[in-house]
Parts: sequence; structure tokens; C-alpha cells
Amino acid sequence: MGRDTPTGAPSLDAVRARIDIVDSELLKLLDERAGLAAAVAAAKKAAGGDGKFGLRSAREAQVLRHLLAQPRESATPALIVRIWREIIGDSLSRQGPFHLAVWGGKQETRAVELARLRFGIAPPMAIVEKPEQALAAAKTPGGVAVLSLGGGHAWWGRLLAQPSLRVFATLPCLSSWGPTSAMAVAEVKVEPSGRDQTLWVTDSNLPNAKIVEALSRDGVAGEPLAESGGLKLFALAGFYQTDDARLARAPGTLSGVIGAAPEPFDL
Ligand SMILES: C=C(O[C@@H]1C=C(C(=O)O)C=C[C@H]1O)C(=O)O
Repeated sequence: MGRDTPTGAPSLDAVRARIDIVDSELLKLLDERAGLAAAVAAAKKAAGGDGKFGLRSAREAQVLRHLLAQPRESATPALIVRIWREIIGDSLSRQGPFHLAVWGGKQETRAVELARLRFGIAPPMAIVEKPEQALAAAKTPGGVAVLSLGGGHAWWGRLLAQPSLRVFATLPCLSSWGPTSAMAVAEVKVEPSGRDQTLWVTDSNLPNAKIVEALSRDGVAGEPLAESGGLKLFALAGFYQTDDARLARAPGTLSGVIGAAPEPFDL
């Protein structure tokens, strides 16, 4: 092309020309992908979805895992997850109402960042003062609550008495973006994605190590996530049903499953 530099590397002009072509191709595909959202909404309605909130956390995890497993040379997992979260969030917002209510306590900035990383820029966001307000918003059509695990508030314990509200995601969804420090809650049915963790609450006053030991004797691998107000929150490896016999035997008088979430993608 006569545009290579003396070292054999392509010239800046040549690279820029290639970037312009790739960008046009990306845009064409992005436009097609965005257009499919309406088709998904119509298909869900035809399948009897009746305009119910279309968020499917397990399906999203499968989409992302499939992409992350494909051969590539330069795109990092972080880039792929970031871009597809944005695309999926936009797609979901085209299917019907979709809005966020974020409670971060003392970690408000981080909670807002985690909410945007997970759900993209499409859904409007309200920042609320109390966990109760976020949970109330999650009970309105298209509502998703993002609540921080820090701040010493056992908001997650309330979900034991509100089975319609389920934790469906732990944030962030890449462990290289930091430890689990918030969770997302909505009126959705949680489904297994193939690689999941179950969120389980107990009022047992045994030390965490003893609870982990008791669970493991029953073949359940658990790790403590948070503790407050006499309640403890654990992440259990795998997908457990609410009425699982092993959990019925686990320590605590008041205990139960409050949801399940795909494992972080980079584990
Ligand atoms: C498109 C769907 O709805 C939502 C959007 C998705 C997407 O854009 O890939 C995936 C899962 C859902 O949260 C779907 O259910 O397939």
C-alpha cells in the first residue's frame, strides 16, 4: 500500500483507516443487536410473559461466559464484560420499565459505580437514604435495588420474610474489580446459570468457622459475606433450592435462602 513505515510497522494513517472500517462494522452489528430487544420483548409476551420484568440474570451470565470462552487475541475479560453489560442493560431497558435504586450507606460512590458497571447507563438511577427505600423501589415494575454489604445494616435479613424479592447478582461480577461488596435485588425468579452461588442467611450465634464446618460436614461449601444485627450472610457454592434438606439441617433457628447469583466470571 506504500503506507508502511521504514520499520515495517503500518503507518498511523493506515491504522486509523482500519479503525474507521472496524468502527463502522461494529456500529452496524450494534444497531442490529439493539433492534433485537424489541423482538425479544415480543417473544416473551407471546410466551405468556404478560409484560413482566424481563431481566434474566442466568441467561445474561451464559451469554457472557460463552463470549469469554471464545478465542481472541487482544480483548480482555474486563473489556468484554463492560461492553456487553452495557449492551444487555440497554436491551433490557427497551423491553419495558427498568430503573435502579441504590443504597450505599458509607460506600455510596462505590455502590453507584458497581450499579452502573452491572446495569449500564440506560436505566435511570435513584440514590436512596435507607435500605428500606431501595427494597420498596424493587417492588415497583422494572425496579432493581442495589444495596451495599458494608455499613453494618442487615437489610438482607429482611428478604427472609419477603420471598418475592430475590438477590440475583453479587457485585462486582469480576473478582478483578474487587471483592463482593453489594448485591442486586428484584422481583425476579432466580434460575441456575450453571455456575452459581446461593445467598443464605442464618441467625445462628455460632462463630463463622463453626457454621462453615457444620455446612461442610453436609457437603455444603460456604463462606461468610456479612454479619449484622445477630444475622449472618453466607455465599454457598452452587445453586440450592429454598427447601434444600441440607440447609434445613444447617445451624440457626431462623435461616433461609434469599437468592442466588452467577459466580464472578474470572474465578
Ligand atoms: C434479551 C433478553 O432479555 C434480557 C437481555 C439480555 C440480552 O440483551 O442479552 C439477556 C437477558 C435478559 O436480561 C433475553 O431474555 O434473552
